[in-house]
Amino acid sequence: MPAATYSLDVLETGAPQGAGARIARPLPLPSGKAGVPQQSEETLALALHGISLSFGGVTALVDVDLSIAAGEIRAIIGPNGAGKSSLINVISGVYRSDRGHVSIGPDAYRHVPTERLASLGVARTFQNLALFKGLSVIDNVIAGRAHTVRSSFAGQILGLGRARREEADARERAGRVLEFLHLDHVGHRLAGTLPYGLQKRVELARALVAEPKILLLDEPMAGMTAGEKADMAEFIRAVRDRYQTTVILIEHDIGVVMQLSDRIAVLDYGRKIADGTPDEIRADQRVIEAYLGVAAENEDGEGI
Ligand SMILES: Nc1ncnc2c1ncn2[C@@H]1O[C@H](COP(=O)(O)OP(=O)(O)OP(=O)(O)O)[C@@H](O)[C@H]1O
Repeated sequence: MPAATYSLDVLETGAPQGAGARIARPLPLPSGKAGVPQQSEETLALALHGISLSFGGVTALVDVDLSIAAGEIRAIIGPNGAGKSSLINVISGVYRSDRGHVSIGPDAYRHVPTERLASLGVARTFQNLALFKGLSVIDNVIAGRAHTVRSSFAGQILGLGRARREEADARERAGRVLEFLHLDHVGHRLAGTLPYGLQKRVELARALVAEPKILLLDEPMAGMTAGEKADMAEFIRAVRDRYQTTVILIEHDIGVVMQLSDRIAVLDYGRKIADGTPDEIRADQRVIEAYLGVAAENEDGEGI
């Protein structure tokens, strides 16, 4: 059977694996340097330029370029070990690439300053749940406002004026986000007592309360039931529609990705092999080969 008759809609890759953590020092470039292309840069929320990354002898990313328009839902897909998590970790400054740079809005970075990520308008969720399980849902979400706190530590302990106002403001915003994501009825539950699907949604709430321009979602539907995935997809779309947030997500469930994304970039062995609309990706021979590991055949049955 020719490889082109396979459908990507039905494919799912295996379980994710952790990416480890190699924290590097920040090295921001001044805006407009490093040969950043100037054309149409204003309309881009984020761009990667020639990103390469390796770990010792292991190549994770090779010369990856990526342009993501403001307000778009962009999925990054690829087989296990293709480099998806590495890419998100370069975007969020957890990893420093060996080559290339990242543009966030008009500013270019050799290494994205991860400690300033929230103030750059970027929020992320993680492959594995990273909630404070012993805290209430609302307190977990309030933690997503930490970067906005200006009051002193002593002020917070003593509940002084500014600290009190900041706390009330964060609580109100968290309450609005919980309502938006249909989580208000569990706001006072301990996060660790919620079903897994709801905990993933609380993570989304915590990212969203930071009011990011760019939301990085690392496998937001991992481990969910089909119903929970459908709900999460609806919420992600609603976030984009309501807040005009640019969403970049890694997801293994290709069916969900095809439904949800405006565009999809495909990685294989660290290289970007395709980048297009769901229909373009569905019909792309290289993508089909990457997922199925089969050699394409021409009409004569010869390898191409
Ligand atoms: N911290 C690390 N140390 C060493 N090698 C790493 C590290 N992180 C990633 N790699 C390697 O880089 C390559 C890309 O891994 P990465 O986790 O980015 O792929 P992925 O597409 O996210 O995979 P998966 O779908 O399985 O999560 C793999 O060969 C992986 O083993």
